[in-house]
Amino acid sequence: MLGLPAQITVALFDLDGVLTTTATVHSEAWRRAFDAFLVARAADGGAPGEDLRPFADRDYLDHVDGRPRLDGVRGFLASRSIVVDDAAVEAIAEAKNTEFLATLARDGVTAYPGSVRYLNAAREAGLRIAVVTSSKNGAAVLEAAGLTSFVEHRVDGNTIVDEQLRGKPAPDSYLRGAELMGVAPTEAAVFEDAISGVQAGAAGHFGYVVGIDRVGGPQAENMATAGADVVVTDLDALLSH
Ligand SMILES: O=P(O)(O)OC[C@H]1O[C@@H](O)[C@H](O)[C@@H](O)[C@@H]1O
Repeated sequence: MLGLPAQITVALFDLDGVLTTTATVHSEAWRRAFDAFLVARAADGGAPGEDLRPFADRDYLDHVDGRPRLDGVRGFLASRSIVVDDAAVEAIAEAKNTEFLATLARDGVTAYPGSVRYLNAAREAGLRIAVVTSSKNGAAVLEAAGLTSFVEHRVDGNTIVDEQLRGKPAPDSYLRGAELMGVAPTEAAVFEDAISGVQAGAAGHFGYVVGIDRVGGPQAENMATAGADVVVTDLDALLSH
């Protein structure tokens, strides 16, 4: 009824783009922060070989989506052959977070109705629920979406820093989630909208990896290649299985 193999007793949900519509809030905040940096860099003349074109949707999906904040900055800059010091990396990360928090304060957080239906069905069926997100804003986003009460344990961007875990696409944060829930990875399902997160689920040998394609185009195929067992466009598509 939940569309999962029989051995699955725990669901490990990514947050932004899986339970809430905040993936687009993140990507827009990143676009603003990176574009401000790129424009200033171009005005300063840049360095030979740097690619200072504006930040594009593809850049977000390939280098930032699903990864901890500082990994996102470093990954994108490296893809453009831009070398800066740690202070500059942190300044971009800080600018992005300011943008993100401003949008959150203005617009609040929306949960996907299909995800809320799935969470309710999961809870009724006795599936245990944790959230595994790279975001340091995970607790605030869950709370603003009214989803905190569904979640038994949360691994977030702060856990990743405090416990020195490797960020997605490494499996560490999901493995920590399974450990907190007291189950083997084979008994847990990973729910992800980012390629990096699907890769993390595959690398951790989880019992089932669900890709949620929120963007279209080649994303579903890329998720299957990255190791998703199934790809759906909304969580409640699993309920009819
Ligand atoms: O900057 P935060 O809130 O700590 O979030 C880090 C990352 O968290 C992930 O959940 C998002 O997919 C990324 O877009 C985001 O950059």
